[in-house]
Amino acid sequence: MAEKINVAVIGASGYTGLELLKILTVHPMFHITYVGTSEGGEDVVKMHPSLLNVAKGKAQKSEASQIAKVADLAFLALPHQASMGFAKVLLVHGVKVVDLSADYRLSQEVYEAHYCPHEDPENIPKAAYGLPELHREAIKSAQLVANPGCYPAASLLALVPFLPYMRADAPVFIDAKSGISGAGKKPNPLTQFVNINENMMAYNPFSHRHEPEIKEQLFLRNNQPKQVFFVPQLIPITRGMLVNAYVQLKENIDPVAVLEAFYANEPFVRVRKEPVTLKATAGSHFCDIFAKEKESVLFLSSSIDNLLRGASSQAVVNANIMCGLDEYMGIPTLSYVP
Ligand SMILES: NC(=O)C1=CN([C@@H]2O[C@H](COP(=O)(O)OP(=O)(O)OC[C@H]3O[C@@H](n4cnc5c(N)ncnc54)[C@H](OP(=O)(O)O)[C@@H]3O)[C@@H](O)[C@H]2O)C=CC1
Ligand SMILES: CC(=O)N[C@@H](CCC(=O)OP(=O)(O)O)C(=O)O
Repeated sequence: MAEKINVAVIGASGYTGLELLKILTVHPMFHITYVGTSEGGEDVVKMHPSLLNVAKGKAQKSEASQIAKVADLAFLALPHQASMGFAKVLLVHGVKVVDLSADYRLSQEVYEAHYCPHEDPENIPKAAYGLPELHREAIKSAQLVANPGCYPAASLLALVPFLPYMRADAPVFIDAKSGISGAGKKPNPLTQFVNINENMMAYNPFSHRHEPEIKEQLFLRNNQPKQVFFVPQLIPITRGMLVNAYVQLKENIDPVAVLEAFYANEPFVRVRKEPVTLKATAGSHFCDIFAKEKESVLFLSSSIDNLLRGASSQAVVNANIMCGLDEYMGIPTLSYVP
């Protein structure tokens, strides 16, 4: 049997960190050798009581040089800006990196316009954008993969197949809804129970940092600028993401046939004949897409689990590809239904 590949999970105390621990603990070929948090010293089970009798050991204070001694690949489940400090050092030591933050997803110019000054611009052009259905070949040979944002993952998988049919002068409107785990474990006024229970609201309309990520990826696909108007909303569920997009087409098309042809060899994109639901994908790596056309207007509806296809299972798929393993080894397929 082939030797296992040693991996590190940095930011293991967070929501996507927990999902990584869950997937990697039962993964046939990855072996967790380093669990990193900000301060270190926490018992993994104390940090995540759901892992009792499943995982053990203590977290360590995350230090790139120490990680490089024990891991061939590191998952960075860290806030943006924190990730780049780790990635920069790990790459010098020859460690493969899958970064779940936004630090390497965008060009330096767009990143700095929407986030903060970049401390590792040299590595930005070396990063592959981690959506294998669109960038598989680049991921295979990359040492650094920028995992997509959750909203962009769901949006791009629905929109990209239709780029050749879109009216060049018409904008794309994206209306997206996310479960509260999308905001990470740190409480904020928007995500407090009394605010979000039996409630929902838009936030950062037309100014969310995922709008430029979607725009840039659409542009890279066909070299044509596309106007994108993106409105995210918070809904009172723990996990799940529903993205509805409205697109003007050049002509009448059969959108289901377009999707079926585009994703014919992609087992983790399911083309649905009925509008998609959150529950059918929550707990799994699937992205479900529904499409309907009327009078050259296209309605797209896409559903993913924000913590899995939107973050951690996507990160493990990328790691599988980077390590030459079967792309879908150890990836969750069963949703939490009912
Ligand atoms: N939640 C989601 O649905 C998605 C998240 N992402 C991205 O994934 C990343 C992680 O998100 P998420 O898990 O939700 O966030 P959380 O806030 O839940 O977790 C982030 C973790 O990072 C740790 N951390 C922060 N700074 C450092 C540091 N300098 N060294 C080591 N650990 C550190 C914190 O640990 P400690 O407690 O030790 O301080 C915290 O537990 C973010 O970049 C996020 O944008 C991407 C797609 C979807
Ligand atoms: C519900 C919620 O708050 N969602 C987050 C996006 C999810 C995420 O973590 O995206 P990045 O990987 O780009 O940081 C937000 O709107 O900022």
